[in-house]
Amino acid sequence: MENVFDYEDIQLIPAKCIVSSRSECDTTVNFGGYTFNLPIVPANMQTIIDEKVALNLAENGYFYVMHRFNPETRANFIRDMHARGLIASISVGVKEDEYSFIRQLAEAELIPEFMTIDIAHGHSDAVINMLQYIKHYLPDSFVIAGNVGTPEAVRELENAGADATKVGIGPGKVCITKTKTGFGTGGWQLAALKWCAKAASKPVIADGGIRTHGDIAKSIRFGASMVMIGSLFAGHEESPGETVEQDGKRYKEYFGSASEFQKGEKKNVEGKKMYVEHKGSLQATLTEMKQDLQSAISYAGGKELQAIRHVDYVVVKNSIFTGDTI
Ligand SMILES: NC(=O)C1=CN([C@@H]2O[C@H](COP(=O)(O)OP(=O)(O)OC[C@H]3O[C@@H](n4cnc5c(N)ncnc54)[C@H](OP(=O)(O)O)[C@@H]3O)[C@@H](O)[C@H]2O)C=CC1
Ligand SMILES: Nc1nc2c(ncn2[C@@H]2O[C@H](COP(=O)(O)O)[C@@H](O)[C@H]2O)c(=O)[nH]1
Repeated sequence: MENVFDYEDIQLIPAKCIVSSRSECDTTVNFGGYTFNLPIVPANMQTIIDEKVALNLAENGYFYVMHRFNPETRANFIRDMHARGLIASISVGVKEDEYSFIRQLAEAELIPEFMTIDIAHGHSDAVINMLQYIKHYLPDSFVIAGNVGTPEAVRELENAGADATKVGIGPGKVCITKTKTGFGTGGWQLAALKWCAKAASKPVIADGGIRTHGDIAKSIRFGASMVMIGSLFAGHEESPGETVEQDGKRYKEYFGSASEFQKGEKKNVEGKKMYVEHKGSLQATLTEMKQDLQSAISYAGGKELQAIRHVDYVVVKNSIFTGDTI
């Protein structure tokens, strides 16, 4: 593949401003038949989201994807969200038990509005079979399938019924797939997104590798409809990860879904654990993300998110952080 680059290698080029205040810029996005405040979704990981965070996000108009690591709680989670008049958005895997879970949901007429098939290597018959099964039993659920890193995978999953695909194999902050296996989109995630989005006929979610708020705008530029983020959401008061204190400073744990901590065993480990600085409330970060995205829209010369899609860009290989600290 030619022209390989990642987030830090790209700068977007400003176009003439058409608003008199950044507050005029609209960051909302239509996704899966719903309108959300931001094109951003916290990662479906155990140290990023739990029922409380999901409820908070849904009540306040943000998209969310609940993780799948307490499988037995999912049916009640859907019931509870629906009882509150909120959307239910859950994750599933591809193992045998998941098939009976899907059947049970259909029998109980518990239809989640969104379902994410969440496995490491999404370009597989395992995902295609699960997709087709969900589409047969729960045809009204919007199904996100992943993760993938190639246009072929995007096309194949879309053809199998995916309503959206999730792109990103190995760019995550707690990911060790790239070093353990030699594979993935780590180091060129933005170029992989561009490549995949070009092939897509349905929405694409950029997943992993977001280190700054500007990376969200860059993801939109290169074709993402939604951006999944882990590490930037890990350090909040509400984050489910454990809080630890060292030298008077507070930190929160953040671990990979394929880490030993998640799996409870050292088998096919492709994730690690780290601690991130405590950074206050989730709402404060969402508000700052919104303001930064409004600013990005104004630099793009528009009033809506879509304006970012059309801006020019330059490749400034690995140089934009020279002298900067994030
Ligand atoms: N986005 C990313 O870069 C990555 C994300 N993850 C996250 O980690 C979690 C666990 O992922 P995962 O291990 O897939 O889920 P599971 O442990 O639920 O495994 C899903 C199924 O797929 C099989 N499987 C997993 N990886 C492969 C592979 N490379 N080739 C063939 N079969 C495979 C597993 O079998 P078996 O275990 O016997 O092989 C199992 O049957 C997920 O939440 C996932 O999103 C993990 C790695 C990379
Ligand atoms: N290779 C692995 N990737 C993982 C693991 N757990 C989660 N993930 C992926 O990372 C993103 C979040 O990335 P970030 O850069 O925003 O922190 C998440 O959505 C998953 O796709 C893992 O154990 N191994």
